[in-house]
Amino acid sequence: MSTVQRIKDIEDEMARTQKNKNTNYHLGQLKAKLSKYKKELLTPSSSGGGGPGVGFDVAKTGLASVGFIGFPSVGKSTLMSKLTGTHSETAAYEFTTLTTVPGTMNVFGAPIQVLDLPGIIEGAKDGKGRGRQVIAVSRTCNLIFIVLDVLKPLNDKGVIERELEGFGIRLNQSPPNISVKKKEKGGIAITNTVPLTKIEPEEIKAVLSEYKIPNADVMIREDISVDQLIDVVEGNRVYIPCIYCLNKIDAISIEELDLLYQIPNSVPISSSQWLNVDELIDIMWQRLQLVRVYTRPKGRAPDYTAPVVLRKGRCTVEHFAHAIHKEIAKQLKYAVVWGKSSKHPRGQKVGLDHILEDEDVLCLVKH
Ligand SMILES: Nc1nc2c(ncn2[C@@H]2O[C@H](COP(=O)(O)OP(=O)(O)OP(=O)(O)O)[C@@H](O)[C@H]2O)c(=O)[nH]1
Ligand SMILES: [K+]
Ligand SMILES: [Mg+2]
Repeated sequence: MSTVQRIKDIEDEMARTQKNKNTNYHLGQLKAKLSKYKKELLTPSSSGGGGPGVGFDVAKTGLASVGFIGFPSVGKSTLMSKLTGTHSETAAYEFTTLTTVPGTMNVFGAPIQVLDLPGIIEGAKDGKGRGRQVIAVSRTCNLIFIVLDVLKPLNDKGVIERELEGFGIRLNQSPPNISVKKKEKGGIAITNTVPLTKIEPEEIKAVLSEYKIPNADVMIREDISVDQLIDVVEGNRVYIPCIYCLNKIDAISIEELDLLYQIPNSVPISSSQWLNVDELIDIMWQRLQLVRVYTRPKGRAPDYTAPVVLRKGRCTVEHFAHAIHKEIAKQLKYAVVWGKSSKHPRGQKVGLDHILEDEDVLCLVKH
């Protein structure tokens, strides 16, 4: 039996099975099996076309990268060309772009790599078109733009999300707050710090048993689903922020535009007419979680022309000092910070472990 057929059989069985106390274990098992077969499908083999799941060869440059995903002719290349000034062929026919076209965009002083990708179609993750390579590249990005054409049905959005999800990409989600510690004996011990409304203990046991984990301490700190548990057990998921770019708004009415605004994480734009692109850039900056810090030499005005750009989670005074020169942290007596992270408007004296925020101004004082 082919893997595709096995997946279909499991899906049929799940649809037939009513969820109740007696079937929880069985359903948990089925979900875990389904996830395993889907993974098999993604592992390159002689089946399915489109080549193995390796990405196009693109050298990563800049501080972060943004990948453009979408169906053909939604306007990915038009947007990328205008944002970066790099030429990427655009045309009215589908599949104009056939490989990854990298460009660099300067966002508030930070070089950001933008990757224009070929259009994908339904079934991409299973090897249709160049889908696998496209999705493999997007797995490595710090941010994904799903570009949608407002003139086309919005169920395209669901199709693309499922393609990415099937490849282990989780959009706009955080890693589930669960830990599964395997042990030698004692069976499955479940501890939860919040009530669980979406998963039963029997389902947890079934999933772990399916993954050959008979003994483990399971610590759950949020109201997770069975799928989230499987994500943790599988362990190869990537969690990437995503912005839905609703393109070609120049071609629709204001009333239609109002409806579109209700899609979470979306930004309506027109890439050809350059409408609302500034808002897109602002939101892009927020979602990249980068932190600009301006240097202020002692006794002088801050230099606002060239910020030191750090990543959230790696943005202490020490990280800042390292970004300038690796010796500086050793010579540092203290620093003075102005801005969001400062307790006082006139500046706060801080040490190496102080966490900086976007647009702070910093003065380093050496011994
Ligand atoms: N009305 C309108 N047309 C647009 C807009 N952006 C792009 N287009 C048109 O849409 C068509 C496709 O644009 P491309 O940029 O080639 O689209 P793509 O998504 O890169 O397409 P593939 O590379 O084939 O996947 C072209 O005819 C563009 O001129 C827009 O904002 N408004
Ligand atoms: K096109
Ligand atoms: Mg293109």
